[in-house]
Amino acid sequence: MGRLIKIFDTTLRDGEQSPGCSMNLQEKIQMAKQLEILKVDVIEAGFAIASPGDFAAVKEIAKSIKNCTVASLARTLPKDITCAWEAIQYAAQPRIHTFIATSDIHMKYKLKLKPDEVIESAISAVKLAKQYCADVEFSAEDATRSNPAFLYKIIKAVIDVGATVINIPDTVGYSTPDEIYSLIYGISQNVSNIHKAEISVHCHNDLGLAVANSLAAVKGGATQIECTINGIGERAGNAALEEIVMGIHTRKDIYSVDCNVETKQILRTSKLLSTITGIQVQPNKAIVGANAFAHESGIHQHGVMEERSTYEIMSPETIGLSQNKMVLGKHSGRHAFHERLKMLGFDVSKEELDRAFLRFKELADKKKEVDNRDIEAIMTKDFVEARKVYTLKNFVINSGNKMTAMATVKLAHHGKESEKVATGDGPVDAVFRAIEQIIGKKIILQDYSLHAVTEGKDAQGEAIVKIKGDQRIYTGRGLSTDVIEASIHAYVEALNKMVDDTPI
Ligand SMILES: CC(=O)SCCNC(=O)CCNC(=O)[C@H](O)C(C)(C)COP(=O)(O)OP(=O)(O)OC[C@H]1O[C@@H](n2cnc3c(N)ncnc32)[C@H](O)[C@@H]1OP(=O)(O)O
Ligand SMILES: CC(C)C(=O)C(=O)O
Repeated sequence: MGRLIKIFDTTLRDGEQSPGCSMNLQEKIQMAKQLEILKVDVIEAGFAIASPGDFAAVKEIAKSIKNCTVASLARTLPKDITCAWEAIQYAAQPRIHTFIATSDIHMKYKLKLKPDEVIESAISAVKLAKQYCADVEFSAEDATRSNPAFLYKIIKAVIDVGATVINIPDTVGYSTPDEIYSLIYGISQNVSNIHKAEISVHCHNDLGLAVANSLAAVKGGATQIECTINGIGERAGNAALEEIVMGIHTRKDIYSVDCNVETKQILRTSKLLSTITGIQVQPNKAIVGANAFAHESGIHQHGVMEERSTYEIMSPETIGLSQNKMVLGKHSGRHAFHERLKMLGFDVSKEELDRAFLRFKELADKKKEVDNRDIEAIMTKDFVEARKVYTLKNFVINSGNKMTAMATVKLAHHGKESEKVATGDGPVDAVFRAIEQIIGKKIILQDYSLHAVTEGKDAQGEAIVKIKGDQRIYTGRGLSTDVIEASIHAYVEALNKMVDDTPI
């Protein structure tokens, strides 16, 4: 087991600061309980003085969480610290988290305080917090844009009065991995009493470096990482908990550290947050995105089917996903298609596989994702197909709400092609009439139906046509993402059966 890194989750505080991510009391409690199941070390439940709602949420979470430290944020103002304590005093392991900005730009323009006044304010805040609570975290807001010598000074001062955790925030996501590594390492070497406190990092993602910076800080000596589920947070968000935890887990060879998080709860926690906030993660989001364990390309699918580690660096089960996903689409190959057929119970010969694969590729060219229902439809159609006496060459439709529908259809028949134009009561009627003219015979349409095989704009339509022959009814089935094309295929198939006299 390597050095233990504590995971400080701030989904309910900094995460909630993202526009659109506000949660009500019940939702916060539900989320906090899930974070406890996930086994984070610290839950920052809110900023108690921010509002009566925030105060109530911090208080209720403090009361209901038993196995994690529960923290409330507080400015260095006495009223904030007292309020934070009033909310978290019920926690099994309470922590007051106080902060003040240390960069020249924040001190001058925002706080309008001299550096010495900032140090004084920080010392008084930690002293007051210590009167309430043994565990006091101090954050030097905008630390990565602060003068390191000033940082060393304020850190030493707050540890002297009892701060137990020193947090180094990259408040505006400005740092880079090399830089934050040096900053943390510098603190560990230049603050004489640093051994009395833990070093923490809190990285924002403005340059997309929050996770990389957090991991670099661990290399530099940090033992606590502040992060949020799905990386939610101010502006571009905070470091994503799931990426940090799986980074540590997957690259033990580099980081040689461990954390207490129950990785199998990662996906459930991510989904709960999305459900509560209504904000879904993008499909290509690392670890928890819908595509994070999905493979569409034939070469990858084949590799994964032979040996998962060819294209997967983590197993889906580790994050609580039952299995990876083989998406069948236009980039998929025969191996994955055959595997899916077997899974669906189709035992096919080489020829049948070749034929079905051809049809699958035709469909995949038109449709983004071919799912099991599409395949069932392809296979059902494939095995009941009649001899192709007539085949569709092409068709054109001219239709609208203020005109009579007109169709031009061209069919091939015994090596010859014939084309007819017909009008009808709608485009389907017009194509059926054109076909009737081509074969030169009156066809009695017994039934016609159309339904979508799958959902979405690019769903396949399945048309079923029943026509009446002299003795029997002949059924044809047509599939296409174009419903008129599906209808023609169904009609022509029924015709072929009639000509072939293959009853269904
Ligand atoms: C980097 C971070 O994420 S910090 C946390 C940010 N989160 C939030 O701000 C969310 C919750 N915030 C709030 O609800 C409100 O801002 C409150 C309740 C905290 C304060 O509200 P208001 O009293 O109306 O002040 P307002 O937000 O407009 O301005 C902030 C004040 O705090 C001061 N301040 C800012 N940081 C600190 C600090 N760490 N310590 C002491 N004072 C601070 C500012 O100088 C300003 O003071 P002023 O009112 O004397 O000019
Ligand atoms: C208050 C601190 C920890 C913070 O959220 C930040 O600097 O981003």
